[in-house]
Amino acid sequence: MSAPRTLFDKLWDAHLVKAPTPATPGILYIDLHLIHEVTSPQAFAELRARNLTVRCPERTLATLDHSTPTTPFDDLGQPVYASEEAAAQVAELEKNCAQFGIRLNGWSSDHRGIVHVIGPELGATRPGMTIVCGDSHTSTHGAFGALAFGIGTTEVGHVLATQCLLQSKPKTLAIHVDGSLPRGTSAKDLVLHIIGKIGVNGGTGHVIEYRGAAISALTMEQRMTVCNMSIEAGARAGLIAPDQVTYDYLRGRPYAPQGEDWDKAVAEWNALRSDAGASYDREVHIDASQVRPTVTYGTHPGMVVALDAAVPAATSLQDRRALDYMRVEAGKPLTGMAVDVVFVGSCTNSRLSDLRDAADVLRGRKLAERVRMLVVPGSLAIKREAEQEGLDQVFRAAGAEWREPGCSMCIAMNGDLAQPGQLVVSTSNRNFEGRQGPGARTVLASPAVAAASAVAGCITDPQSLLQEQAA
Ligand SMILES: CC(C)[C@H](C(=O)O)[C@@H](O)C(=O)O
Ligand code: SF4
Repeated sequence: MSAPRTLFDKLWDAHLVKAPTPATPGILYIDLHLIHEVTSPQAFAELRARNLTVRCPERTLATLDHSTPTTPFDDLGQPVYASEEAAAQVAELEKNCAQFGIRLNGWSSDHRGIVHVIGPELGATRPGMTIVCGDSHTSTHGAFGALAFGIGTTEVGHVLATQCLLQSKPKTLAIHVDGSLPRGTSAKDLVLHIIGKIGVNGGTGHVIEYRGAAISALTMEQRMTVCNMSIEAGARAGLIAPDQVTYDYLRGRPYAPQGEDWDKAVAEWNALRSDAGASYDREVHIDASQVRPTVTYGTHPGMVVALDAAVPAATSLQDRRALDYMRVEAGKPLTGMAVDVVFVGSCTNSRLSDLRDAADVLRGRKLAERVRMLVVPGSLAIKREAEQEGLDQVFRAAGAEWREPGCSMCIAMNGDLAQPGQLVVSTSNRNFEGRQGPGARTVLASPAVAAASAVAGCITDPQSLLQEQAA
């Protein structure tokens, strides 16, 4: 009998065209190559310069997300670009896709949206695949039991030309999340808690497999939130073994197999789990019952604190600098800190359930006077579903802006940015200095905490808002 293998081993072995040697990386076959307008132009330019074609256009899927404005269209129904560069980048991807025969979810598509939202939504992301994209949050797709990771622009060119990628074999890290998440906590709180425990380099060189009862209990949207932020713990990728939750999500989606092919696929996917006795390079145990509503207080996603706990004292020069930048005082909790802007969106938390979580807090309430709130759905499909449920009305009635899909304020694109010194409570994944605008300060949070903070005008636990009302 062959030795027990982890889920990662199975995915790796199944796609290895050539095994790595001590001197050379391995060659991996790539099942799905996602592309967007920011990291693809040079790769296509390289193809043209070398007179190469795209090896598998049918395994390549493009979308517009980073450079597309999320403001309303003009009177002629056209997008209003924030800059000529943004418009040119979009035009370039449109041209490249047309020339090389690649499917593009462009302006006229019903499935336009953030690349890590539309892949799963279309059923293009499926268990057992290798998926790459010139984008670090490609780890999101690992929630389906796919080996998915970000690559650089040069590699985008390699994959376009060959459908293969040079890769050295990463190590494996099992994160067992035992028990169950307490009421009032979310997948975002869980992943912030995990990064707080293992640190921003805790996953470096590893592919994380999230396991355990608390992970099995998550919906697909919640699993995506967790895998999305694997990269913020330094990991190469995040993985969750597929199960009935995965199949229920995928069934009937546009690119999912149909009929007999579906049954065959599910039978194959059922084998995609780590064998009993398989060994990982490292293992970490997390007790889900310890997770509380959690936010970041510093300038990287590992500087996290529970809302009801005090910000820890700085132990390094770097930490002190982060506290100064954030204007945060050690020894006190973050609750009560004044908020200027709230952003609900990004590939971490812009799916329907995230919008519902935010709307549940906002329903019948108004934003605090000085707070600006942007709600940016992850895709056009999500926008439409949310509108069907009347969520847009909840946001608008509260005083929030309801936008077109895109990356938006996650990365301060297209004029969606905060002013110097402003404090943003954001459902995105990165809180680096200036990420949401020069001098802007970012507190990463769940959609519920973000919405509660918008209502209170200061960082707030949604539970305290609800209790206030009950009292
Ligand atoms: C623009 C892109 C290269 C970048 C990434 O790789 O992650 C962006 O999506 C981000 O979130 O910072
Ligand atoms: S939403 Fe943010 S993190 Fe996600 S791909 Fe866009 S810019 Fe990157």
